[in-house]
Amino acid sequence: MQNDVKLTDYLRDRHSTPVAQIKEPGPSQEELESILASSARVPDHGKLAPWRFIVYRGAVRESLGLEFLKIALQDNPDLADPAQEAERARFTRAPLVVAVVSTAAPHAKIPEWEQVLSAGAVCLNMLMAANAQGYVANWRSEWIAYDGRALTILGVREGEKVAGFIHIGSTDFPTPDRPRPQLSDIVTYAGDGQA
Ligand SMILES: Cc1cc2nc3c(=O)[nH]c(=O)nc-3n(C[C@H](O)[C@H](O)[C@H](O)COP(=O)(O)O)c2cc1C
Repeated sequence: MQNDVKLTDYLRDRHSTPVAQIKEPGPSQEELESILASSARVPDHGKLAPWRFIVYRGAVRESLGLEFLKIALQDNPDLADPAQEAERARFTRAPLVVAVVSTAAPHAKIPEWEQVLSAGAVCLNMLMAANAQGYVANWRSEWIAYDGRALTILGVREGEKVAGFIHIGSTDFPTPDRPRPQLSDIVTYAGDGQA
């Protein structure tokens, strides 16, 4: 992906790449650390850093896929072959998957909702930080973000939630943009609307 565009042009056109279109190569260790450090630079009321990252790369993605398949078969022993393959391949579609884990918890001053929002900001930042390093990315949740058995094997602790599994890699697929909301449908000017 081109990474020498002006920030205004980038923000005007920013979009994700479908996971099915993401392939090797993924970021190097140095690039990954830059992506993670940039991702953590988000508004964070109270400076609680109510999020953490789990990086899945290399062979662990395949063993996790087998675990996802085991769980899926527990729930549906008749799972069709293509669906079984989809479970196995869940984390091998992209060279790198990062879980953005929300550690939001009740706090004397900072509403939990605001801590959760900060984790969402981390996810979008990670999409953009990956783009800045020349990679493409996609923010997914899928059933594994909501299944206690999957969360345990993924290393997510009791009380934590997955804000997103950010899939990062490269592509040669020119992703068409998707429809975007019209400003007139989402913006209200309070009062008489005068600047
Ligand atoms: C919290 C969250 C979870 C998502 N989970 C999925 C998912 O499980 N499967 C899916 O197909 N898309 C999912 N998406 C949508 C993809 O990220 C989609 O590619 C994205 O909306 C594209 O928008 P963009 O081009 O503006 O980045 C999710 C989006 C968000 C914000």
